[in-house]
Amino acid sequence: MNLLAPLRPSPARPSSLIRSNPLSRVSARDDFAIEARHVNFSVPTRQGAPVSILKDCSVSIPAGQLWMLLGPNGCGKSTLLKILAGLLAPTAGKVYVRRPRSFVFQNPDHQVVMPTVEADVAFGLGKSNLTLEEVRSKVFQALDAVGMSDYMQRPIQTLSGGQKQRVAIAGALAEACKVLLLDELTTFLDETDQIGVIKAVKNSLDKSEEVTALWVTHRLEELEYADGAIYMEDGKVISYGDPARITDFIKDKQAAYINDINC
Ligand SMILES: Nc1ncnc2c1ncn2[C@@H]1O[C@H](COP(=O)(O)OP(=O)(O)OP(=O)(O)O)[C@@H](O)[C@H]1O
Repeated sequence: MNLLAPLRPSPARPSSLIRSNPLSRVSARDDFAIEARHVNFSVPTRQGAPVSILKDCSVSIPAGQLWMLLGPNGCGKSTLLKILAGLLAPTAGKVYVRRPRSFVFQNPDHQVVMPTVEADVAFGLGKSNLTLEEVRSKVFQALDAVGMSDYMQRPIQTLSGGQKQRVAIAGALAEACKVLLLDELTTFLDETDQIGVIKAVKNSLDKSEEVTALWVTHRLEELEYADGAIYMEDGKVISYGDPARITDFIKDKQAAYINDINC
């Protein structure tokens, strides 16, 4: 079995928003919303030799799909996500991500800052030349996509963690975000909020074929919602493609690990 074989991309969709990343250019293909080619990332140390965190990572994620990124603690998932978000520059390699793109943090309190739900989702539209009615309409549509349109006037501090995550996602959608980069959103959520956030992301992708999402998670059961998955270990992409295949791959690894411990 070729574990590195990627999925075939979905049929090409028009992209009006292709722009290159000034940090690291790669020619864009319309059918992929996210591409990383031979990406390396290392950090300098006081001792001299830099520490290598990402090693020759390559992935291609078709537009309009929800992909999940998994791997053990410290394997480099968040670092890769930050590079795709433009928050870090790769040491080597090329990156292409459709714009606008948005990074949603694990802790929504770092991102959801306005007093009410409506004000928070409208926040990013402040610099646009939209009328008040147009802003309200965009805010409503974005909240509707994540199942929160009944919460427009709710004070932020009355929301659960999962509801705040959905407001953060709505903020990105209101700004016509084409790529959502989601960093372990469900780690601190109970099961109801966890499913609510995943369904909100799926629904927002279904409502707009142009939105693509990459979701970092530790929870294998979330793969059932994914169109594709990436498994990393020790800074490397070990396998990517069909979520069922990746699930089996990880389960086999876990079984082998438990077997080793018991021997
Ligand atoms: N600025 C930095 N300086 C030194 N090491 C770093 C730096 N940033 C990340 N690392 C190291 O790089 C490795 C990958 O970190 P990263 O946060 O990307 O992993 P992760 O897979 O997201 O982990 P987790 O699942 O625990 O969130 C870790 O060993 C981390 O300690």
